[in-house]
Amino acid sequence: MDRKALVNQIRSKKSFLCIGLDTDLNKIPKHLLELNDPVFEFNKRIIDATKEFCVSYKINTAFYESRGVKGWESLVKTWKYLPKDCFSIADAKRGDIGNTSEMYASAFFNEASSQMSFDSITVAPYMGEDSVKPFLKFDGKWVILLALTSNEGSKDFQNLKVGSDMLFEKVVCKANEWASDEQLMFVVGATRGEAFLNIRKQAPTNFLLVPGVGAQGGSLEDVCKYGMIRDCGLLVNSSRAIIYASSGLDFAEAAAAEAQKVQKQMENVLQAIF
Ligand SMILES: O=c1ccn([C@@H]2O[C@H](COP(=O)(O)O)[C@@H](O)[C@H]2O)c(=O)[nH]1
Repeated sequence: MDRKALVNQIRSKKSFLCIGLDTDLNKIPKHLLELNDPVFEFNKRIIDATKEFCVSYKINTAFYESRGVKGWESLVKTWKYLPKDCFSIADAKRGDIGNTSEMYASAFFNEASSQMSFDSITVAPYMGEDSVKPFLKFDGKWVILLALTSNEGSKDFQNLKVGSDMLFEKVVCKANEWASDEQLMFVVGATRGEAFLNIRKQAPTNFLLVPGVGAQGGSLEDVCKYGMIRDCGLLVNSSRAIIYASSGLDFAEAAAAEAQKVQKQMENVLQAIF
């Protein structure tokens, strides 16, 4: 999906919500466990119930990879089930020497070889240009580079001063030399509200994928205040707060209600730009 199509989706759905399918067998409603592929059945019902309120789904591959072959099957089935008008994110956090990154890119972008072709993948930047470039060779696909993450440990390296900048600012600035804002996004945690001003200095036009609202307590208001640009430029992710809104028979309805609540807040903010 290109930037224009993504922005059109945001405009027409009045939402920049990305729902995270961090689907954990230990957390899904017990009655689903009797089914053949409980993870896929859960995802299917969550997607059906929430798709009108969001523009993107993010599949955190760790939750699938941890279950071996069965998990990979649930992953492929879920990718195939994603609505085609929603921007798909493989939250795989990859990156390695060039020829290995080529294989990772093929795993998530090349449908002929892996049966999946996500719109985007999250990539860790610290092995540098040759570890990121193989993902950028796929036309129309996006790299979402980790910049300033939402966890406590982000301070350990990302906030270190390098000359007059912080390391994450250097990462953003350098990466913007490798690709345009039609192919490159950055992850910035919602828990880092004040840092959006700095990020926007280095990445004035890039879309940002923002995890950390909901279960991690980040402020959607601050994210919008400091991070929103003319065509929105934000995909705000929430996973657990939406998909585990209820563990009962009403889990899909509860997820829809939660997603709609966030969408309504987003609709209010979007009035300022659309
Ligand atoms: O800095 C980061 C990068 C990625 N994530 C991922 O986003 C979701 C957040 O889930 P919640 O349940 O809404 O907290 C999850 O998949 C993380 O791995 C992040 O949180 N922070």
